[in-house]
Amino acid sequence: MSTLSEVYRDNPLHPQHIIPLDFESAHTVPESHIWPETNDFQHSGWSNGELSIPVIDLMDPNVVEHIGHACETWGMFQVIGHGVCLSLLEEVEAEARRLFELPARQKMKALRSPGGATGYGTARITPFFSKNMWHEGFTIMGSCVDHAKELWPRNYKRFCDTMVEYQKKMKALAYQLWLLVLKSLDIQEKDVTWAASLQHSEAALQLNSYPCCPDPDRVLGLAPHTDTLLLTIVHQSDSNGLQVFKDGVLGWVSVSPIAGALVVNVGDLLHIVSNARFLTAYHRVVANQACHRVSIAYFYGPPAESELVPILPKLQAPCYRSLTVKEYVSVKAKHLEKALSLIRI
Ligand SMILES: O=C(O)CCC(=O)C(=O)O
Ligand SMILES: [Fe+2]
Repeated sequence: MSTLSEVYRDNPLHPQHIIPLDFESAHTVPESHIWPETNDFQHSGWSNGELSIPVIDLMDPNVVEHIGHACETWGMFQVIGHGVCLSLLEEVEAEARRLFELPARQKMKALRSPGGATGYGTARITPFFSKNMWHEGFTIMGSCVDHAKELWPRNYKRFCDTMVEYQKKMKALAYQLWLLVLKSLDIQEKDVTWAASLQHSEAALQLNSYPCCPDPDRVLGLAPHTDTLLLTIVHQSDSNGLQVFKDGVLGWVSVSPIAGALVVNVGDLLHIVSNARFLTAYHRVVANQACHRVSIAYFYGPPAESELVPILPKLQAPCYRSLTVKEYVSVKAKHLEKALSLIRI
């Protein structure tokens, strides 16, 4: 069983925190989805050029330095030259849309159970906020056949085959990125005790849907958060929405879609392993009036029992205590953004 499914089973959610709004019938925004402090949502200061996250070509001879610098300064970058073909990105997005365009009563057949990790439902961070998000999701870990059969009893194969193929490509790309990250930290793969088991750990694929919103200035697609595992790879559809927080004068910065590029986030576990040298990307998604935005996020990390130890350059003291992946995921499931400060030395 994977890290995430074990922890979610031990931290069940209330059913009211799992069922998304029926967006198709929502012609106005209900009170439950109006966020009080909303006026900055659409006005992220910057979106282009130097004032956005770096775009890194994996074929660039200086790729290691570029990745190291991006992880230190933004905790997020976009990759091109990654070898995942555009047609697969288009197919996975089309299948995600096919799912989210089903009527609400059909999607409800694959609803995530209270202690479950997979299926249709709200974002897992929902219980930490008093307002709901303008979002619905579908989580896959391992095979998605059972849930897909609930959605399309006779026509589930295309969806499943696409998700399997996409996860295979993401796993290979995540491993390639992980090796580049290690190089940029000047760490040998053999010095990471759980490095070999990365190949066997089960990742999660999260399909996200942000329907068109009649009043986008007053809602949030996804509330601010950091991702928990090592690295996240995101394919986003061709509409703005994702923003990353940059300390200092910039504040929230848009991550504009680039056709064929994939967004990579540093997650909490990589921040810990790098002894806080790499930033964990604090990000959110804002809503949109004109477009139905879809994204596909692949979360990559070591198996549950792996012991996380900050890897230290000479004379540096560890910023975080050592703990297992499972322990950290469980602290995060209970405390969300306070989790890192709770394990800080
Ligand atoms: O929709 C996006 O671009 C980001 C999704 C995300 O942050 C997540 O699934 O954790
Ligand atoms: Fe995220």
